[in-house]
Amino acid sequence: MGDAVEPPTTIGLPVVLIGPMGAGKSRVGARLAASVGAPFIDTDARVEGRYGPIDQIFTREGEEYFRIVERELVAEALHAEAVISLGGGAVLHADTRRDLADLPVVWLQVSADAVAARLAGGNRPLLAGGGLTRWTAIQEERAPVYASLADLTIDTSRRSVARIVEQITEHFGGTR
Ligand SMILES: Nc1ncnc2c1ncn2[C@@H]1O[C@H](COP(=O)(O)OP(=O)(O)OP(=O)(O)O)[C@@H](O)[C@H]1O
Ligand SMILES: O=C(O)C1=C[C@@H](O)[C@@H](O)[C@H](O)C1
Ligand SMILES: [Mg+2]
Repeated sequence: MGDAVEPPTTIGLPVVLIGPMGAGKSRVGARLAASVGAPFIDTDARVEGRYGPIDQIFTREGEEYFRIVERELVAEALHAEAVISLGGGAVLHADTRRDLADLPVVWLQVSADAVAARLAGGNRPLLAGGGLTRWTAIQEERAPVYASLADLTIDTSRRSVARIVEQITEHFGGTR
């Protein structure tokens, strides 16, 4: 017998990743996309590509304006056959919640303890001056919304990115 060869895995697309800041949406999304050979869209990156750095949008135009431009990019992204990582607050928009009701959605969770190290050095305007206390308040406020949209929930606190990717692929995918 030769070495066992893993069959390539595939998943139905799109798959959408949601969850709070630092949960791993960007990192897991990129790895998942590479693993199944799908395009990867990070809506924060799309916003920055079109409108510039997110922290500057918050400073200059405010959060309300950011949510409007974010929605525009999210609406575009959700039409793609891709792995799509949404900004942490994208689910605050009612139209986005409506769109997500019909799509496969993964909620990446993370505990406050685990996220502390992950948030270090980041550029997250909503946490400016508030840090982990603010993160916890935002996460608690949004948890019911994330829960209402999720088809699969994964606590990333003590899981490797590779294992999270495997779990998503097992849940939504198959072999070809
Ligand atoms: N499962 C994991 N285990 C350990 N570290 C992780 C894990 N997932 C992500 N990280 C790290 O945590 C940090 C935040 O991850 P990432 O940027 O993917 O989060 P995010 O959900 O996209 O956050 P945001 O909403 O702010 O964009 C990064 O440094 C990333 O490498
Ligand atoms: O949780 C949020 O509201 C945010 C998360 C990030 O992904 C960015 O979209 C932005 O910093 C706002
Ligand atoms: Mg991200």
